Amino acid sequence: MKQAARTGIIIAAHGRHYLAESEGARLQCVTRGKKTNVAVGDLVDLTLTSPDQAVIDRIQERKTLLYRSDQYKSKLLAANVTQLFIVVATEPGYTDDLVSRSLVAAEAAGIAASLILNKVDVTENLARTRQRLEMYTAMGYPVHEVSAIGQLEHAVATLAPLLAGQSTILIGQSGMGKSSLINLLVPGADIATREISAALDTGKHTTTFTRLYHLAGDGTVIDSPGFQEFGLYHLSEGMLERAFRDFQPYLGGCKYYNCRHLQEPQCAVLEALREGKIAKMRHELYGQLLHESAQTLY
Ligand SMILES: Nc1nc2c(ncn2[C@@H]2O[C@H](COP(=O)(O)OP(=O)(O)OP(=O)(O)O)[C@@H](O)[C@H]2O)c(=O)[nH]1
Ligand SMILES: [Zn+2]
Repeated sequence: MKQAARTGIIIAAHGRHYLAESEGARLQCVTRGKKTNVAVGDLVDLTLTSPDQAVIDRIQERKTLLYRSDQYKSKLLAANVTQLFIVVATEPGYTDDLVSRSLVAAEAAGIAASLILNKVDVTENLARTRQRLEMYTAMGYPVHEVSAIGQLEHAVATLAPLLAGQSTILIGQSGMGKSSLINLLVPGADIATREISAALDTGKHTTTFTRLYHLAGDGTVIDSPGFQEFGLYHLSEGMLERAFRDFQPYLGGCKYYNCRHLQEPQCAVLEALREGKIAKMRHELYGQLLHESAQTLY
């Protein structure tokens, strides 16, 4: 039998099992060897092994790659996305640590980032949450307010234009309403998810894998499982300081060209911190990330 070569896009990943879309068909895919370096959103060269199965021969060059990492391993979140939406909510509470880590990852990967404040119909914490989010608005990150349950049309009218023509990944802590938003934006997403889940043989764990949906117009949306931690072990010191958007106006203003902005004299970043132009939480996170990257594995 002559094997057919073709290209596809990875629409779901679960462990070493991948699902690709190619020429209108869904194909269960495996990698050659033990490779697990394929991400949702990857464009891949495939060899068909049966009408609905294929082997991934090659990953095409990526425009972007968003990932987390610790000293042991990397976790690829998505390839070729143009923007990141971080979903937060009035309740349950979100942590600035995870939001900021996500923003740093996006900056380092050259991906635009915005925040989506969901559940604005829950008015109890609304004022306080808005106040907390001002930190990000001040850095230039857009914050869009929606309610996936209370104001469906408004939510779609707000988000659909932002998604058009883009490849967007939604991330957020569990319970922020990410799935509710996806279901609003992608009619039939829950059915598609069940089909993908069946194809990947993940049983009932429908929310434990990353998947890509096509939007009605031009554009794709990637939904990823909620997460508790976001390691950025892969970022070097130089990458880290540049990935803090609020540091950028001050970089180059320090006395020492190799300033690490931790305790050096005449450090422009520390000066901005003292003046309240950089939030204490952000500088602490920067120090923590430097510390984490310095952990070497023996
Ligand atoms: N009041 C209110 N509740 C919402 C809204 N959006 C989602 N919820 C509720 O919040 C809970 C969590 O929503 P999900 O969409 O499952 O959240 P998720 O972020 O996908 O959570 P995981 O699946 O755990 O990752 C559900 O009970 C939703 O009904 C909203 O705009 N307002
Ligand atoms: Zn400095």
